Amino acid sequence: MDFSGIESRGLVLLGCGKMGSALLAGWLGEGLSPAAVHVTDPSPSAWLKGTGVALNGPLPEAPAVVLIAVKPQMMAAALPSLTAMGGGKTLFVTVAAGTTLATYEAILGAATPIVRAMPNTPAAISRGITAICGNAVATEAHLALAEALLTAVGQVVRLPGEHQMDAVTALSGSGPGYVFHMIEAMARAGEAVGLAPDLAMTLAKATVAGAGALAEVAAETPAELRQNVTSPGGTTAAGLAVLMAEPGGLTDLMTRTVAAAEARGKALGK
Ligand SMILES: NC(=O)C1=CN([C@@H]2O[C@H](COP(=O)(O)OP(=O)(O)OC[C@H]3O[C@@H](n4cnc5c(N)ncnc54)[C@H](O)[C@@H]3O)[C@@H](O)[C@H]2O)C=CC1
Ligand SMILES: O=C(O)[C@@H]1CCC=N1
Repeated sequence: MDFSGIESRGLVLLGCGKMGSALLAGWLGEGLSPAAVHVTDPSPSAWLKGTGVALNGPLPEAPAVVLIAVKPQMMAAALPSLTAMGGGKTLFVTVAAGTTLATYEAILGAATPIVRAMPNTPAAISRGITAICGNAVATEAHLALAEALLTAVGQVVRLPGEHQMDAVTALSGSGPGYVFHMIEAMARAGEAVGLAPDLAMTLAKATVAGAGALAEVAAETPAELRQNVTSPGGTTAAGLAVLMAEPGGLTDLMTRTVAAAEARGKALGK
């Protein structure tokens, strides 16, 4: 990415925990000068202190971009410090779950371009996927800038509207948590049939990682890949008869899981 526009005006990062750090690591890895980055975070990590960014100091008056990566519950306390940067010169990009574009507009002004983004933690190894949408004054150039910044940590997709953001959050934003729990569950199930804990975890992790990588590159659909594993009358068929039972199988459970996460996103937005 060409960071020259950002380097001349600066980038402000509000909150640099797990998600802010993943994004910052991606940009620095792509060549963004740490001197152009101004981070505000009351509890900076040792990693952040070692990056050479400007930390908890004065902020530029009109940076090119403000990236907001604080928890939604901290937004009301954190956002008013940036009100003076609202109005149009600075693009605001936020990764916070739930918090609506209208909430930001109420604090920053409706003339402020704001892009809501929902990344996920595989961003830490540049394998994330982020969905974005903009407010009414966000132009194609604003969306393209946000997309370029977020592409540093993986794929980016554009949403037809903000109404889909809680659903996306529930699927891909929270999704890594579901997959990590699946690894835990598979490892425990392996232990239950007699494997040592370390071996069960090694097998579970490699199986989920390998199957995910295969699903991403294969020409076949996930359903076809599943059928390829399943010999008639064999072991996979016996296992899938339990996992795919309806009702009560994984599809039912995942539907309820994603619905609960979506409902929580909507509640956070109120
Ligand atoms: N962790 C995840 O998987 C994802 C998180 N998100 C969103 O990213 C945002 C951040 O989440 P995480 O990075 O996981 O949380 P985190 O707790 O790791 O990071 C939040 C950071 O904000 C800092 N902070 C607290 N009050 C502040 C203030 N007043 N001003 C500036 N910084 C302040 C904290 O010290 C902390 O470093 C949340 O809004 C979350 O919804 C979005 C997608 C995925
Ligand atoms: O759990 C959360 O609220 C955040 C948003 C998506 C992933 N983590």
